[in-house]
Amino acid sequence: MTEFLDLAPIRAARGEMRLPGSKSVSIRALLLAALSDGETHLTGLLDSDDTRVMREALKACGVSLVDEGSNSWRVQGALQFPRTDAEIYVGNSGLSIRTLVAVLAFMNGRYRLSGVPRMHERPIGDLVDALRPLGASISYEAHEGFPPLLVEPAKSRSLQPVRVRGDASSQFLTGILQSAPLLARERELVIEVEGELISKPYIELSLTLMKRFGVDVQRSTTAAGSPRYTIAAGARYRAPGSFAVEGDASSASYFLALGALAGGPIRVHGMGSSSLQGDVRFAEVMSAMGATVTQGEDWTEVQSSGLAAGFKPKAIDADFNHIPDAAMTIAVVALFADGPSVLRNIGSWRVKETDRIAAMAAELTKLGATVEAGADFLRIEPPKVLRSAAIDTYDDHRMAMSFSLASCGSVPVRINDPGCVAKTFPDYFTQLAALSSN
Ligand SMILES: O=C(O)C1=C[C@@H](OP(=O)(O)O)[C@@H](O)[C@H](O)C1
Ligand SMILES: C=C(OP(=O)(O)O)C(=O)O
Repeated sequence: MTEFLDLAPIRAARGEMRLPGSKSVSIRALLLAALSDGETHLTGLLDSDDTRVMREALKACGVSLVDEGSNSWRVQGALQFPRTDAEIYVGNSGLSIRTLVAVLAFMNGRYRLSGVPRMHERPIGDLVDALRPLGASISYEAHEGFPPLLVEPAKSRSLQPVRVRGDASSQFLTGILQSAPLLARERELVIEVEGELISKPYIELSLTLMKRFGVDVQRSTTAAGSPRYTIAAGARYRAPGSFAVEGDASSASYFLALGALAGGPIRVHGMGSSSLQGDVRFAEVMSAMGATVTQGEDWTEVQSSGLAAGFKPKAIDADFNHIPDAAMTIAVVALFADGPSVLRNIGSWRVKETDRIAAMAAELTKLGATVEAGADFLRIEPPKVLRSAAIDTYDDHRMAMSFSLASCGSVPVRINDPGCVAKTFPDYFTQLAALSSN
């Protein structure tokens, strides 16, 4: 693997591209199809490290997945996974481990889940704490609250309602919601969120996909005003026949930002006004920063006069809790803004692929920005003069993709370990080069 990639300054960028399938939708759809009554034909699936670990995990549990080529897979569902003893490797896919554990806890088997060293530093205790009162038998193999985990057959399944914290990650609630039909066989299941819930649009996505697979979750609010979800007794997933995965809205953010910085127009296909993912709202941020955004149901386009012709994005100060992944792209666009920008309420960055607040601050500083990093915010003052730098990417795909946009300034940028983009977007740099001119 190449150890670094040198990016020459991008002077202009224009054209159209088709987005890879959404990671969040692909991973959910694979698991829900595996739990459904019947066979699902999934099309447009993302083929990347994160989706591969979910596919391999399901195969290890005996689920039949047939590759039909061109990112289409045929999945034979089973309410009970055929294999009840498996060793599962989850790489660094937070969504995969958190949603698998909640399901495997009730499969009456013995499963071991482990990942890369960073995965063993990413919290999972709030999910385990929510599952244990339901009878789940989950133990920590190394450190309390973190993978690797050993899942053994559940004991009793009675305590209700399920209470789950969602202030470190929304994926814990997604995990419990998706596993709910396994628990609501005889009586309804009630799930309540304790405390604050972050990254809310991902819960909407989970509920929408569950509905597509036949499980309609009723929503209400607790006396304390927290979200409550009720799954009817006997609810079960039913294969929808075929299911098409939409393009990845987080991956789209790099190309929309490219259109804003390098002039465009850049049009991305696969993501538009009908998208289910929360990160579609990144386009609003490009518009607030002064770019021109147009959108159809399935495409989005961004243009501006371009940095080379004097375009300066407007600085922004806003809460980005609803788009934590695409917000990393905004941090790099902020390098070129007409004043300091503040990204607020992004504390979850600290427990993702790397400590993204620390990593972002360190690398923006190398390019000449003045950065203040708080517990849950970043303040970015653009450099007086942008400096060329070698950017470390911390095995974080979004560090590599976001910082590639720094080459829209007039200096070359080196991206160390560019291969880390394989987590969600293996051919990112090829696509970037195809639209850019130096
Ligand atoms: O549910 C999902 O698909 C995701 C939820 C988010 O995580 P948090 O809920 O931990 O913020 C996001 O960062 C991640 O990439 C995907
Ligand atoms: C945080 C991310 O992924 P995950 O939590 O699924 O590992 C991401 O893709 O940016």
